[in-house]
Amino acid sequence: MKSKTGVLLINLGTPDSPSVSDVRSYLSQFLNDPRVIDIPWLLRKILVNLIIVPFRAPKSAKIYQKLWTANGSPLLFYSERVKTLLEDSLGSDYEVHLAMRYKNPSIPAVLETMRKKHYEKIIVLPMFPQYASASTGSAHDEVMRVLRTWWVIPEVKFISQYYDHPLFIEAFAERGRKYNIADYDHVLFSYHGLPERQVDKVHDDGACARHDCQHTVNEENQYCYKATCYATTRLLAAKLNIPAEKYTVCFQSRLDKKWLMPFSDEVVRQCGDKGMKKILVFSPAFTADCLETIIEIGDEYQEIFHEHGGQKVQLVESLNDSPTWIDCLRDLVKGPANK
Ligand SMILES: C=CC1=C(C)c2cc3[nH]c(cc4nc(cc5[nH]c(cc1n2)c(C)c5CCC(=O)O)C(CCC(=O)O)=C4C)c(C)c3C=C
Ligand SMILES: [Fe+2]
Ligand SMILES: [Fe+2]
Repeated sequence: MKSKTGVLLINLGTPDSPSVSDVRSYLSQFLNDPRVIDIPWLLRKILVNLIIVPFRAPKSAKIYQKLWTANGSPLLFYSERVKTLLEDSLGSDYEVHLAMRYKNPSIPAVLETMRKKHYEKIIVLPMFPQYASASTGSAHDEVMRVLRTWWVIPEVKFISQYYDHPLFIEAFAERGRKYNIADYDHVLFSYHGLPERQVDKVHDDGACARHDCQHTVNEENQYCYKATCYATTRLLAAKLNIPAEKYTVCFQSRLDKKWLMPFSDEVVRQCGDKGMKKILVFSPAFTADCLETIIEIGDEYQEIFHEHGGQKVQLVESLNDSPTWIDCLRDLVKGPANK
């Protein structure tokens, strides 16, 4: 008997609507995750529920209102498109489901639908190219929490990262080729930030700084987010012939000062202060455009650059529903090309 394989695509999640109450509920679920705010339980409850969420929710809701389109949140819209396109591309032996780590469609609800399908095998595929405990780790953790309650546990494959997959790199390079890179004074590769202690914890000696993560990926640091962000950048820069002196790797969306450096907003400021007029920004930790790309890079960094004498911050569109991105996901599910 030939049974189907169920593929579970997982993205980060987005509020149900841009209202303050829905944004509050989203932030509360997100920031109470011990893999996201990795501090002792009581401290996290106080910090998140009494300080961060009450202050942040009204401000974030205003930003989400700017982001929202007739199709809703871009992150959810593009993730749903990818689900449909990947299912078409995989053919009849596979069924693809989409869940969000926070809010909806939730991982428990989607897994319950999948349980009733009696798949022989489930492939869990988070839409994060570089592993971080706060993104991929958390998605896997939540899937395992639910699967633990099942009586029948089928074969399960967890895909943890693909920061160097040739089709992932090619899909981003294609996005970059829409722009004449020679027209830009500088190129930024701006990744979502992380607290330094979260990358420290990947290393056996608890200190990312003692390793050469900026330049090499090896067995010891292969799940260090900083190392894989730099590795993605090197591959993309090589593909697009961007010399080392023309680009900077930086980290955005920090919540405090002890996050990975350099900070993207400060690099944008420095580019303006140096007299640069046009900068091109890739954001290869995100596979779908979202608040962090459209608003933070497209609007907020544009404003900072302008205030510092610059003219244009050009965001390179994320992978969204790119055919090469779909080929990459198909390859991750099926194994190397045409298997
Ligand atoms: C690469 C993937 C992501 C990692 C790693 C990640 C870590 C991380 N994020 C926060 C705090 C926030 N992130 C927010 C939005 C957001 N984050 C990601 C991805 C990763 N986050 C995405 C795709 C988005 C956008 C979602 C959307 O709806 O478009 C937000 C909410 C927005 C805001 O209020 O600014 C917060 C907060 C932390 C603390 C963290 C790791 C410790
Ligand atoms: Fe985030
Ligand atoms: Fe590291």
